[in-house]
Amino acid sequence: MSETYSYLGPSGTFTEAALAQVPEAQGKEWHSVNNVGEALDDVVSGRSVAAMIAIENSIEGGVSATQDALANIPGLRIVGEYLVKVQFVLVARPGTTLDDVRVVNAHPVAYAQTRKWLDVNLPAHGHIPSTSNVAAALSLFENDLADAAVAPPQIVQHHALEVLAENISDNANAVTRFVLVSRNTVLPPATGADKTSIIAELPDDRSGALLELLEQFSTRGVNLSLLQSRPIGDALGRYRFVIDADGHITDERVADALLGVRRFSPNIIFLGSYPRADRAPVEYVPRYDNGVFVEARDWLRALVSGEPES
Ligand SMILES: O=C(O)C(=O)Cc1ccccc1
Repeated sequence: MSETYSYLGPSGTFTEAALAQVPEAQGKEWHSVNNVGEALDDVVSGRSVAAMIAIENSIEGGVSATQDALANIPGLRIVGEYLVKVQFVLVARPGTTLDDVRVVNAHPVAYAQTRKWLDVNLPAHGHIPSTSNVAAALSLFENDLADAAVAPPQIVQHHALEVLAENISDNANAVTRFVLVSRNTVLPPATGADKTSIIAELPDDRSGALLELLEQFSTRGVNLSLLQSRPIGDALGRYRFVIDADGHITDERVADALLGVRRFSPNIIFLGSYPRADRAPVEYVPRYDNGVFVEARDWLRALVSGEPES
């Protein structure tokens, strides 16, 4: 079977740029899909070995469709993390001027990131959402519902569109974080610069439950880089928490923190341990070193087995 990788297309999206960073995906078949659900379906059904999906934007925050899909579809694992700088231009069919623009087609996350520019420069515009940044631009050839589209700058190299305005992002440093998701698989080995992602629910009707969840990490010296609540969906006021912790599940302090969460949470999903995109080594204080946990465990085992205390 040839290895296929799924990504949000069509060709030219930021998601494709993220997949281009994956060495093992080069020279393999890439399957363009219309949304995160389709991408993950490909992985679950075995059609693809992995899918690249956007999980967080530095301006818009977590991509809720992705976080909810990862919480609801069992057996998925994040195996890698990739960052892509995102910039946008406003494009239109040739001959259009900014004054002609009444309706703008844009992916919702792209729209949220260009909202200030659009409100200042096109105060009366309407918005049609698209499935991706490239789909927004291509819609201009398919129908005349929109007069312009928010798209990646490279779009004009491949399609006969005109740029009406450049650099329309509200924040020039916007970055999107993508993850490569695969089926339950062998863990990527620890590199010293890893991240562990979980989703955990809190026990009901317990004051301080969120604090207790966070304590599992703080008392083992594990730093968190993401904590986001998402509604579970079965009743108002019930949330699950998406957590990224510094370190790998084979690091003793991370393993111990996960055991703590497992004992306490009615539902914990392990999403994976994988190398950080920035390859920055995880920092922690020496009292949480692997050896400290191992020594304490050996001490306990010795006590239980009746060996003399060392
Ligand atoms: O990958 C793309 O180009 C997308 O359409 C998804 C997206 C939207 C906004 C910022 C980054 C990725």
